[in-house]
Amino acid sequence: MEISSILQGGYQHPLSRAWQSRRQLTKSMFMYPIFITDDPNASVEIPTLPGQRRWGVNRLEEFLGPLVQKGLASVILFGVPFKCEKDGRGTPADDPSGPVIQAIKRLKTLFPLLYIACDVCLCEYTSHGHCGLLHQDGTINTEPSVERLAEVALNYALAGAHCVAPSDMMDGRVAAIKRKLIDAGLGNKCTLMSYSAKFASSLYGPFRDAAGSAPAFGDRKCYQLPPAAKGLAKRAILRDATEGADIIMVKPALPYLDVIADAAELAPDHPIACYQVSGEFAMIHAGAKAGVYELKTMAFEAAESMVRAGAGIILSYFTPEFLDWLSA
Ligand SMILES: NCC(=O)CCC(=O)O
Ligand SMILES: [Zn+2]
Ligand SMILES: [Zn+2]
Repeated sequence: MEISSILQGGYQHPLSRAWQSRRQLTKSMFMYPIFITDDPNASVEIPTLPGQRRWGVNRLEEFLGPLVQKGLASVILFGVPFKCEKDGRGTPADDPSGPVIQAIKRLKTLFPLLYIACDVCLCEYTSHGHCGLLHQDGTINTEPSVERLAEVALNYALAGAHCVAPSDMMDGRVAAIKRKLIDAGLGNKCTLMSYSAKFASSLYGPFRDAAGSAPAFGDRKCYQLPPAAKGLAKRAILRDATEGADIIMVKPALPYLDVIADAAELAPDHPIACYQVSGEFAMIHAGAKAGVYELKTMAFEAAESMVRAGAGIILSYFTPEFLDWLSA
């Protein structure tokens, strides 16, 4: 047979290998999820999430200062309250003296250039641990849930968050949040990143440990997507884009690369984000520990696959490592 091309000519040299990627990983693609607790002096290890801690606001400078020095561009905040009184509507979520609002304000002063996103959900703050308000029978009561989520998002934006990211998966919350931001004059000051395709995954376990957000009864299968639901995911992506989402997110990432690719195709003019969730992170660590692969090589392979699928933003607990790896 006549040889018409030698593909291997394109990957003999490291540089010719680098040129094969359509987009290269950069530091600014990484958004670091951080856990803020209500003891202002806390720095407490999270056993299920290697290297991650719950931090108090007074410790944010020592925690993030060195990372900002290395090029950390953005963080997403999760509040982990222990001292507060949780109730049916998640009142502590936007308590002005609570950890998230305090952290936004502190970070804005400490690191004026750092992009601050806030996860918007109620599960860390409700007595029942669900992401919305419930009917008597324990099912989600959508309308007041959406209203409450929009109120929380607005209060984060008023405190100075650059981005609010609803992860609750209630129908209609993107439109409601966008409306609230616009009515308050913050439409051009705060980005709305929607967890558009958030699947009911087995990979959130370590996060629920870290954030104390496991539901007291039942599960979240009625408002998160079934893992095999490609059609629902596409509809949710289109719906959120239409409702005014500025960034579309897919979560988890690695088992849902096809959905990332769908999002890039359905919303070609939106930045696409993906969340490499706690279980993915823990799995990569566990595999490396068991000698299945080398940690750094696998972390690169996973992140590059996400970018290849179409993501431009990766929420990852590996962010601090990538700031080093991408400097070398
Ligand atoms: N809204 C955040 C989650 O539900 C979980 C993320 C993770 O497992 O890292
Ligand atoms: Zn939630
Ligand atoms: Zn969540």
